[in-house]
Amino acid sequence: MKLTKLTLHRIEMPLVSPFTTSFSTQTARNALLLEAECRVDDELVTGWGECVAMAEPLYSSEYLEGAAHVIRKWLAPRLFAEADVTAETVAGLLAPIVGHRMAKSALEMAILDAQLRSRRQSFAGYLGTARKTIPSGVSVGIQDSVPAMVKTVGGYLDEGYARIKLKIKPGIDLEPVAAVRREFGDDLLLQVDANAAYTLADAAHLKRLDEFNLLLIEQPLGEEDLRQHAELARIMTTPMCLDESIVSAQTAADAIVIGAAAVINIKPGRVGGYLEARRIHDLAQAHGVAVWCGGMLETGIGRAANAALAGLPGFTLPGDISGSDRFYAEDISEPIVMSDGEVAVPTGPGFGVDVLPERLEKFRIEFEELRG
Ligand SMILES: CSCC[C@@H](NC(=O)CCC(=O)O)C(=O)O
Ligand SMILES: [Mg+2]
Repeated sequence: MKLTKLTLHRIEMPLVSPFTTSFSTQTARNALLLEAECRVDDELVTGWGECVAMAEPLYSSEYLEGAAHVIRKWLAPRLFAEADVTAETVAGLLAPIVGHRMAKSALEMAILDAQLRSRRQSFAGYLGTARKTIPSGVSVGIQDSVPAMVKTVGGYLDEGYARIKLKIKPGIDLEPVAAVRREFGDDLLLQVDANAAYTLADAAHLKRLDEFNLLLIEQPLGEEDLRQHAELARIMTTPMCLDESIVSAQTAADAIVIGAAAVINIKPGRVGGYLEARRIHDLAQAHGVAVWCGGMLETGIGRAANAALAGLPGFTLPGDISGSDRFYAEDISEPIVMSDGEVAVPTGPGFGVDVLPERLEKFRIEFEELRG
């Protein structure tokens, strides 16, 4: 395919409720959508990609304006220069540019969507995803009080979510977890995510979470604390899960070998794309390590692509692929719907969802067109 035009759309979508983690409170999702127009023989086809970088570099070093800049100045020109670009060659073409995995992922995603649409192939078909639905978990932000947390969890369980993930941070951890366990019983699939808020000095405190029979504890320590996570994993009985630390198949292999990750949260944007995400899935499966699909408050585009990825056999734990309405009253596409704790794996060409022009108009702040 020949990339003929790349449009960067800056959008802002209000959240239905504030989302508080150990490092930020979000009330809106600022996102960067890429629209790639490609020529395949004499046909023009369009593919969409979503950059999951946040507006501020608080989850990782990438941030929205920086991603737009590196795409405009350093990444897109390398793809425009190619007479025949494919999803499978994007990562290699962009490899000389160091880092910027979320920006690279969005580009690969847009090329992949266009490529699949030109072949009238679904992403699930491309991956070989056999499942028709995947279990849908929900990430619950830090609430104003423990009773508010219990009420919020109850609401999501009433909606039918298959698994609850609680955000925690120092001072807001044992009490809400104990209250949720007490209220909803031992059978509730429950896990926690600290977003790197603790250090190894907190090991004795974190070990007290072992009494709550959690599925896993996600990224308690820093992104670069691989050895420290392995040390903490030897102290705790709760399975250690990494998110921010796993930026590639290579770091996944390192984490598995040193015992820092018994479980891996796979986020395609964080690791540079869906193809690298599949490689991490395959690697983890070869080591008997469970994976699940994380979330970055994606719009329907990323949510749909994640649902197909999460249908692969190694995704044995419910992911953070909630319905669109968990975050958005209106999505940029037809909403991804959670029903009875499951989300359907899209079957249409490409990622199987279309950006609705009226929604793009409504949420778009600005756009710019790049040509080769
Ligand atoms: C702004 S926080 C985004 C990263 C966070 N994501 C979630 O908690 C899930 C969000 C979602 O359901 O999309 C994580 O560390 O796993
Ligand atoms: Mg996380």
